[in-house]
Amino acid sequence: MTGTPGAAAAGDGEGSLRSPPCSPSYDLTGKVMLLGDSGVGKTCFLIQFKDGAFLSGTFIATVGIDFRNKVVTVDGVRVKLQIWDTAGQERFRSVTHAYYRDAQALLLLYDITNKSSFDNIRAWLTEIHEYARRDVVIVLLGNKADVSSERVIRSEDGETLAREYGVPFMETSAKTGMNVELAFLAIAKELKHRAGRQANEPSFQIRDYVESQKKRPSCCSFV
Ligand SMILES: Nc1nc2c(ncn2[C@@H]2O[C@H](COP(=O)(O)OP(=O)(O)OP(=O)(O)O)[C@@H](O)[C@H]2O)c(=O)[nH]1
Repeated sequence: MTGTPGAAAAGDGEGSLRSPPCSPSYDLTGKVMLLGDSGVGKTCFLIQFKDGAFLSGTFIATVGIDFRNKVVTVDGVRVKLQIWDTAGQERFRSVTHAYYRDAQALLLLYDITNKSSFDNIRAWLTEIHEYARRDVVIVLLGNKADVSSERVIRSEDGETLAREYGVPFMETSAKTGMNVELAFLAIAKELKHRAGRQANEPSFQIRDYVESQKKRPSCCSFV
């Protein structure tokens, strides 16, 4: 990962943290991939972040891979996130493997109402360790936290798994927007921090940041 906030650099290197020469609309760029089983809500999560909308109704599975850009400002630095929405279905796995290497950050989702999507997180992490960069930022997300009546995975189980792998964790809802922006802001802050710390700037710990900022679902403690 290279580049300094605000520094002009030749070209808009894919996934690099650099500014293009003639387009000062952002200071850094970073690639973020959404991963997780089919149906956990990756596409809805991205649409909620990008457009502030929730697509309810018929579920249309992603085919292959799709992407959207969004610029977020963290501590005065504009970070352009290029967000790749991958297909969760097994048959598209070989397509998505090809993109892992370029990603600086991964949002790994399970569905709190679907046990197998949670059980499969370990397999996803194995795959990530095989195909992604060693220093990739990973955030674990338990999505659909709005559906408390169908919850089968306790918040504590997500916390425990995240702690085991040393990654930040939060529950989210692509429907209500709970913690959606925070997930991307945490990544943008981490990428900005990695690109170069300013003098007198305190160090940044993504796990501490997420813990201090995340909202918790109002009723999630049982199961
Ligand atoms: N209640 C609720 N439903 C959600 C939420 N997120 C997604 N859904 C629903 O879950 C279904 C699947 O959502 P998608 O975003 O298409 O799932 P995906 O992970 O992108 O699936 P693939 O493209 O097959 O990998 C849709 O019917 C959504 O409306 C959420 O946070 N809360």
